[in-house]
Amino acid sequence: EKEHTGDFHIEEAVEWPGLDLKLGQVSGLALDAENNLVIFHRGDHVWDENSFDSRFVYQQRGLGPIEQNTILVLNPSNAKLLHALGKSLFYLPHGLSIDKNGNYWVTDVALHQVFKLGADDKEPLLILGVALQPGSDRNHFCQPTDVAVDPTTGSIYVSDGYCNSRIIQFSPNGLYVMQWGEETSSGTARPGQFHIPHSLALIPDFSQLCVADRENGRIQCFRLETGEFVREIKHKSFGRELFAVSYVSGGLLFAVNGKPYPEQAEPVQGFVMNFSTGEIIDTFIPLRKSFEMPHDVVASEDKTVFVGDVHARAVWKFASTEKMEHRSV
Ligand SMILES: O=C(N[C@@H](O)C(=O)O)c1ccccc1
Repeated sequence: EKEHTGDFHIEEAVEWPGLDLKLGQVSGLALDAENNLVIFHRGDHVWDENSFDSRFVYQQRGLGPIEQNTILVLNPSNAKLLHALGKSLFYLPHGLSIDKNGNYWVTDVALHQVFKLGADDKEPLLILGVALQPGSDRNHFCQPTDVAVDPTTGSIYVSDGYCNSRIIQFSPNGLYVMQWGEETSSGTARPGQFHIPHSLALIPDFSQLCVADRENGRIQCFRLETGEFVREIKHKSFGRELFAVSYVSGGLLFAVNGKPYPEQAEPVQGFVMNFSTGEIIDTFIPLRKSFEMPHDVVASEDKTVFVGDVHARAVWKFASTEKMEHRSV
């Protein structure tokens, strides 16, 4: 009788054929209501040092929008393409989330906008921000990174962004409600200060919004209703940068960090944490190929995890070995 000590390990599902998909830079991942994997990628566009001027204005408008479908819906077991949408709309895709009604919510850092798309690939249902115009008032974003919708209230939360340091809440129909956050002052980063709020995880069970505070290498969590700081989750093993955070109901928090400077010790890896205690219960890296710039992570209730990498242009699948062990009786 093999004892199951209940220790939790995830490892790459090496039978997942999604590692050789011809993708552009993979910026966002989400799971839809059927647990299909949804990928937001940049097709033939890339974000590099020539993409923006010093005032964060996108420089490659002449390229036109990405002609490929930027939103791909895949079977989570065999990576077969089920649907594709989002062509001729975006310039530099970034964040992706799916609301409880199956709408896709995305951000575009070149357009400085947030889009709500119905699953039918018709006209966008809602657009926030002013195309190609960076800014920091109620109607402008600056390279917005992610969006999350509260399944209970329909409130919309936007992490804004590379060139702002705030979280903005909008009403379900897109009216500005409130914002919180400020730039990290020199020296130690205080609660509520950000240096690239890069990814959002909405935690309905605890009525909290957690933010990957990328360049501060930490996760900060806030009250959904008030934006009040609740706590920080930070570990030495995160290293310098924490890129993405994702929550799966049942209490597990997933994250991916950034590549360290050569001389630094902390490797680029995925983390599984107990949301309540903040403690790390497992870490993971691929068996095939290696993480280069893991940019988003998403997990389903059966502890299947997907990681998308914006430089490797790859999506890995991980599964909990608990499930993979064969029970001997
Ligand atoms: O962080 C960067 N990019 C990634 O996050 C991404 O979303 O591609 C970046 C920074 C400087 C220049 C060019 C790209």
